[in-house]
Formats: sequence, C-alpha cells, structure tokens
Amino acid sequence: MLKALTSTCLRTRLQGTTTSFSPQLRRTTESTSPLLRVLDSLKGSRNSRGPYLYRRFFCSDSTDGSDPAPESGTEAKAVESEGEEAESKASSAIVPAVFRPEDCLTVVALPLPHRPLFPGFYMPIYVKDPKLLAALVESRKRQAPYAGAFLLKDAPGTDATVDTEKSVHDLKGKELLDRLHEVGTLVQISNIHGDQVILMGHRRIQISEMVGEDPLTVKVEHLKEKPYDKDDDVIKATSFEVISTLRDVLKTSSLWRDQVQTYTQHVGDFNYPRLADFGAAISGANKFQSQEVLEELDVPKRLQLTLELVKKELEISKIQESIAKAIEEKISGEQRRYLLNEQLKAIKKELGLETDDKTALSAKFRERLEPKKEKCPPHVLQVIEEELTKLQLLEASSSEFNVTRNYLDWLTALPWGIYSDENFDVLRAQKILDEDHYGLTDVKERILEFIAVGKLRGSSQGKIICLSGPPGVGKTSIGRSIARALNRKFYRFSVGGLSDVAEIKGHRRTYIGAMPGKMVQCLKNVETANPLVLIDEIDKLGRGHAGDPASAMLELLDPEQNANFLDHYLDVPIDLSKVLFVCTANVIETIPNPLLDRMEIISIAGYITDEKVHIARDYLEKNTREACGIKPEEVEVTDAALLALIENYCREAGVRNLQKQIEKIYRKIALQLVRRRAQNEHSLTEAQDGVESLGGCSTDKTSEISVESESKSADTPGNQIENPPQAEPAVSEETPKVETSDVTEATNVDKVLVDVSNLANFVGKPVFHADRIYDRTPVGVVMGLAWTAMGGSTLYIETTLVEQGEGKGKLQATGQLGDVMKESSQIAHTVSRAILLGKDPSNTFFATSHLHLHVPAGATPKDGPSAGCTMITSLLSLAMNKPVKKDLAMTGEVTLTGKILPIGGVKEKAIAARRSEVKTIIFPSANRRDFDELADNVKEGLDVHFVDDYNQIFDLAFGDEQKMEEK
Ligand SMILES: Nc1ncnc2c1ncn2[C@@H]1O[C@H](COP(=O)(O)OP(=O)(O)OP(=O)(O)O)[C@@H](O)[C@H]1O
Repeated sequence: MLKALTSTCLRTRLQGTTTSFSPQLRRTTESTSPLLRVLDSLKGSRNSRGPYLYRRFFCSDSTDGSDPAPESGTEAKAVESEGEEAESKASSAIVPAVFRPEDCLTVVALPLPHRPLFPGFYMPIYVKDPKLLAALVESRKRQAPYAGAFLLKDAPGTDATVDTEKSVHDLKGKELLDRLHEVGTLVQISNIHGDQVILMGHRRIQISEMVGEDPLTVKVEHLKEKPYDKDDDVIKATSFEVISTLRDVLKTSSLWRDQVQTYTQHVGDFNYPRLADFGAAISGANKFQSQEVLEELDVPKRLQLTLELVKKELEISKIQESIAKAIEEKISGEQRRYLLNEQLKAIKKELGLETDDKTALSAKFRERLEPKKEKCPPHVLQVIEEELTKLQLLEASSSEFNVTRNYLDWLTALPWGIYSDENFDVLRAQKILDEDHYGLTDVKERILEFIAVGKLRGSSQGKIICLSGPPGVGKTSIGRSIARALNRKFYRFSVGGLSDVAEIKGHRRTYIGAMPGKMVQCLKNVETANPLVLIDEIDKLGRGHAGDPASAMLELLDPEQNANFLDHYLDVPIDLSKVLFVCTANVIETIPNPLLDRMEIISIAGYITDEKVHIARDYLEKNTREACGIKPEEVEVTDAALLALIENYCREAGVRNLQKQIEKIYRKIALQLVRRRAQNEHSLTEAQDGVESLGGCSTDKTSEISVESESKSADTPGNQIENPPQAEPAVSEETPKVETSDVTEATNVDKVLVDVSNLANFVGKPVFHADRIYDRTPVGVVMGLAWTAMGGSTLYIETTLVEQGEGKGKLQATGQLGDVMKESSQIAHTVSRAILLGKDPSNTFFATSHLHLHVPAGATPKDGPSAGCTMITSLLSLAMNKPVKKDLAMTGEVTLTGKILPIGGVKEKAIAARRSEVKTIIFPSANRRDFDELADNVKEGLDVHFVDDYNQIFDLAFGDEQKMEEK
C-alpha cells in the first residue's frame, strides 16, 4: 500500500521525480486498484506474492531487529515477521544463500538529485552513467541487489532552485563523494528498465570511506535510531498529532485521497520512526527538510520535525482548496450565465420572438420608414432599399456592416415629407409675440407680414431673417417666440467660431466616426421638415483652414440652392426650402457679403430706460418671481427702485444684465422670506412649549400683540429687510398662550419691499457710474456720441494746452484711438485752425500751441470718423476759451472743407443721448431720415439739429443760448 501511495504521491507532488516514471508505472497508477497494479509491475506476478507483499514492503526494514523499541503486541510485528518469512521463502526459491541488507557494507553510491529516499519507499531514478548502470545490473544479478542512495548537495555557488541533474553525470570519484550527503539510504534495486531503475529504501546508512571511484563505491555504516521510551506521553501525543494532521490533509487534499484512504486504516500499524518517515516522505517538504528528517536518529525529534512538515502541508492544502474553490465558482458562474443565455436565445428563436440580428435590424428600419414611405422622395427610397439589401449580405462583425447600419439609421430617422401644420392666424401670432416680448415692433411686424403672405399663398416659404443688435436685446428669445407663433419646431445652433465645414455639411462616410452635419442632426431632432432654425452668432463664423464655412452656410441658407442641399454623410439631396432660418448677429459688418445679400436684416438697437422698465416689470420680474417660487403679494419692487436699478446698474443696450440683477434681488427676497418663516415657526413652537408649561392664560393680550406685529410689518416694511421682525420672541415671552392662527396671519402679511433706499442691500453699490463725467462741460470739452457692438454711448472729447510758443503749434492725441480716429483728429486740427482764422484772423492760438486731445476712457479702444465734428468743437472751445452749450452732444464726420457726412447707429446714439440726459443733439443732415423713422418714445424730449456744414455746428455750440432757443 505504501508503495502505491508513495509512487503516486511522488509522481504528482515532486517535480523531478514525476518525469521519471516509466510508461509501465504510469499505467499501473491509472488502474482502479493502484496498489496491486504497482506491486505487480514492480515485483512481478501479483499472484505469486499474495496479499503479504504490501505489508512486507512498507515494513520490510522494520524487521531487522535493530529497532530499539519494536512495537510489541501490535499487529505490525506479526505482519512484519510474516513478511520476512515470505521474503526468505521467495528468495530461497531462487538462490540458497540469503543476502541480508545489514550484511551489505560496501555499496555503489547513487546520487539522488531531488529528494532523499526514505526507508520503506520506492523511487524510480534514471541512471545515465553507463558504468554505474552496468554495476547496478551486475549487483542485481549477484543476488545482492543493494546500493546506497544519497542526496546530492547543491554545487557550491549555484542557485538551489536550478536543476542540478545534468551536471551530476559528469561527477566522478572524490568529486562526487564531496557532493553527496553522508547520510543516505540503503536501497534495494527492485527493477531495471533500460536506464530507469526502481529503488526501494531499506535503512539509513552513512558513508565512512570511498573504496572505488568509477562507479563511486563506498563503505557504509548502518545507522540505528537512538533508544526511546515508546510509552512516553510526549512522543505518543506527537505521533497522534502527526496522524490526525495527516488525516486532515487527506480530507482537504484530493490529490492523495484515493491512495491514502487505505493507508488510514493501517496507520496505526506504524511504529514511531516509521510514522515520522512516512509523514516526511509524503509531505511536500523540500530536499533539505527531508534530508534533515532522514539524518535525525532521535525518534521524538524526528517526529517533531515531521509534525512541522505535515502541519505546513495542511496549511498549503487549505490554501489550495480555497484557490480551487474560488476559481471553480468563477468558472461555473460564467458557464452558467453563458448556458442560460444560449438557452434563452434558443427559446426566443423557437417562439419566434427573436430573429437573428440582421433580420431584426432590417425589420426595425422598415418599420421606421413605413409611416413616411408615401411622402419619402423616390431617390431616397431607392438608396434605403439598396442599403438594406447590402446589410443582409454583410458579415455582422465587419466594420462595413456598422457603417451601413449607422447610415440606414440616419436615413430612416429623417422626417421625409413630414411638416408641422403651420398656423397662419395673424392675430394669434401677434398675441404670442406680444406675450413674450415687449416692443420689438419691427421684428414683430416682419413676422406678421411673413405669416400674412403664407396665408394668402396657402404655403409658407423658407426665408432668412437676420436679427442684428447688441447682446441681450432678445434676438435669441424672439426666435423662439416666432417658432411658437408659427407653430414650427424650434432648433438652435451656434456657429460662433465654427471653422470646420464638416460641422455644416457632415463628414464623408468613409471616415471613422463620420457624422452628418448640423442641419441633418436638426431634422432628426425636430422630426419635421419645416422647423425654424436659429443660427446664432453668424457674424462670428470662423475662417476654415480646410474649406470655407461661409460658403457652406451659403449653400445651406440660399433658397435657390437649399431645395437640394447635399450633406456629405447622407449623400442624398434634402429639401430645406421649407425651413425658416433666423440668424442673429451683433454686428453685420463681419457677415460675409454673399450671405448678407441673401438675408433680411432687422436691427434691434437696444432699449431706452422706459422700455427697460416695461420689460423688467412685465416680463423679467414676472418670470423670475415664478422661477423663485415667490407669490406676487409677498414682494413689492417700487417703480423708483426699478428705475434706479436700470439707471445706475444696467445702462447697457440689452436687458440681460437687468435680468441678472432682478434675479439677484429675488433670490435675496426668497432667503428673507424663508428665514422669516423659520423664525416664526421657531417662536411658535417655543410659545407653545411655554403654554404647555404655564397653563391657560388670557387670550386677549395675544391678539393685541399679534395686531401690533401686523401693523408693525405693514407700517415699516422696508426696515424688515435689514432687521427681521423681533415681535415674535416678545410674544412668546409676554404671552403664555399663543394661537397658531394669529402667528400664521402675521406671517402672511409679511411683504418684502424693495425701494431706492434699500436697493443697495440687494444688488450692492452701483457698479456703473454715469456716462456724464461733467455736469457742465468746461472749456475744451465736448460730448460726442458713439456706437459700439454693445449699443450706443456718449463719450467726451477733451483738449488742453500743453505749452505755447512760436512754432510750437501741434496736436497730440491719446485714448487708444484707431488709425481712422487719429486721422480724424488731424483733420479736426486743420479745419478748426481754418475756421478760427476765418472767424478771428488775429488769433494765432493753433499756430503757437502744443495741444493734447484725449478721449476717455483710455482703456477702451475707439475708432471711426464720426467724432470729427466733436473734435473740432473741442479744439475751438479751447482756442476761444469758451465752453459749449449745456447738455449738447454731437456726431458727424467732417471733411477738410468742413462738410458734415452721415454716420451710422442713429437710434443707438439717440438712446445713449437720452440715457445721459442730453437735451440737444446735432446729427448730419443725411441722417434726418433715420431719425424720423425712430419711435416717438425714443425721440421724445430731444432737441435735434441736422447740419451740412461745420459753421452750423459752430453757431449751435457757441452761439448765444437765448438766440439758439429762439431759433
Ligand atoms: N423685448 C423684450 N421683452 C421681454 N424680454 C426680453 C426682451 N428683450 C430681451 N428679453 C429677455 O432678455 C434675455 C436675453 O435675451 P437673448 O438671450 O435673446 O439676447 P440676445 O440678443 O440673443 O443676446 P446675444 O447676442 O448675447 O445672444 C432673455 O431672457 C429675453 O427673454
């Protein structure tokens, strides 16, 4: 049994030995009865030896009588004697003389590279050295089939983990002797197959001297275990522990289970030294630990060493078990999921619930196309059919399949021939437009005209409207309202900074990750072919390095071309002629000309204070109040506060900043209200606690105080913002009983009032200081009017004298002026000199004065010729030492001969002048028409003069004020 166990264990556990098994041996271990098979293969006929053999083998050495404390009275002894007898008989049947192992004093030394061989165990080895092999064959024939097996030491300086087997064959004589451990095992050469020799360990021996070199032959001494007390409790306990640990190992280690099952029945038969050897031999200990056990002649110590080894083995097998378990769980989980998935697929297929991927995809696309098939253009239908056929032919895992699938996805998702029902009701449209925006009459009028034409024609046409104006005047939001008024879907995209043509026209399908352009994305998104598309920031369209986005936009917007717009990705023409395009821009100068040509420009100049008040009251405040969850009765923003907010905080042309400030106010109000409510609730609970602890008391006092608190909040509502009501704590202190309804009522009448006095508490100190630096302009300073992308504004032109002297007449200009404005200042210098000469020939001011002209604010770049007349006036004012008329502002380009040329941005400039409380404005005559077209509320209160020649301005600016008024 032990033989079977050993050989199998060695085969599986020890790397070196594993490879050394002969095919014959391998076959035997595969048998269902490994023990008998192994015995058979090693010792000849199983029948001839009978059942004794296995006992005899693992106890063969224990019968030598050398054991100092043979196990008396145990089955082992009886069996051992039996075994000995059987051996003697068997041997005597072949040769008369019996050669006993203990007589063997000179042996051939066999080097064992991997592990020592323990007495009672088998080990197959390969003998490559022909001389050694011949000697072994010879000794086997001589009926003294014994040799000495000694573990090989590692070559000095080599890595212990490296296999030393190859170099062993080269070692001879003394050299080999030095490399062998002195203590080894007397082995019986049990079988020889070619170069494979099966050894069976008998007893411990120690080399005493070398007697032959090749093959190495040595004289040996036979070692005996030291005497020990077999009844000693410690040795007993240790042996029991070894046995129980071995059993535990066997429980967990499936490797040994089969083989050692038999062993467990016989383990009790072992004596202590044998048990120690057995444990050490089957453990996975390395060669040095095994050799240590082999060399140990003190039995208790040997048992102790073995116990350590088997304990370690137990730990290893536990780890091994947990690893195996974890891996098994993982694998079985995955396999289970895979199997279930496969089953599910098969079931679905069987029930007809699922077809294969391709068929399902095709069906999905066809289903999507079905409702629009009638209206879909034939050329598109043809392409879709072709692509569907192609899809069926392609391999589902190929990249081409994915490209085709995505393409079909886009093609079938587009709203071919689907239009939303347009509403041509002009009155309804007007109502919607007025609902969303105050003013903007031009825009609204234009939209209503568009609807009227649509109504008469019975169908609307695609148009391009371009709304231009400063930021925050409602360009984008009016676009949204137009869509609502027309009952069209709304889609917005910004082209600011767009430089890639592919963004508009799409990528070709050949590129990885190709996408259609914005317009196709829009159509897919809105699901109708007649949406309103708002193209934001068209004036900021980028310049492409590959292709020109402006040209692509042209193709997209031009009503002549866009009926057959070709997207690179889609590659089939799309009809965009029903799309209404609305573009927005801050300035129209930067819009490419061909594009501008096709647009209908509607400028929104910005709002005057009056308009802003309306917008704030009726739109912004209302929306913000709702967004903040505040009820109208909870807040009051006075007209004065609103006006102050607009005048001091939000003076720009648009209302975006105004909206932000209003939001800021309402957020603060919301906090006030919530905080106050929390305080009320808190004091209410405190009061109720007080009631409970003090018992009933007069309710009259309570209502008195509640009324007081009410009247307090009604009288001085403004103060409540800074000082939250203090009445409630007093209530709880003074009145033991408070009725909830009273307190709630007191909360309900709370109203936050925003007035001029407390406006700064909500929006901080005014950040925007008045455009007016001077209340009345001094000598050399004149107010001009400017136009920027942000709207109109007033600006001052200041001139001072630097120094005077003969020939010093020159002009220096500062204030970040552009080239045009610099030139304009030079012209102004020349013209004013000429005018002064005409008016007062004796005045040599310009010829002798070094002048400095400055335009604040110095940090803002300025350019343009429209400040020409203002500059001349400023220079003349200084030259004549005469200030200009009060509250006067002017604008106009001047020629060298003093003619006044028209300027742009009349509305913006008029608005800016009103904002700065200017009373008199001078405009070029050529701009009279522009001014006349302005709404009355813009013109209101302005004294406007239109001039052709500078002399007229001279009179207006420096003339007698009274005379002018008469004029
Ligand atoms: N006339 C108006 N009536 C009511 N609300 C307005 C009016 N004009 C602008 N608003 C509001 O002002 C806000 C800013 O408007 P919007 O975003 O449309 O400005 P914009 O002109 O498109 O600015 P930008 O050029 O920066 O894109 C919006 O909330 C809009 O509702």
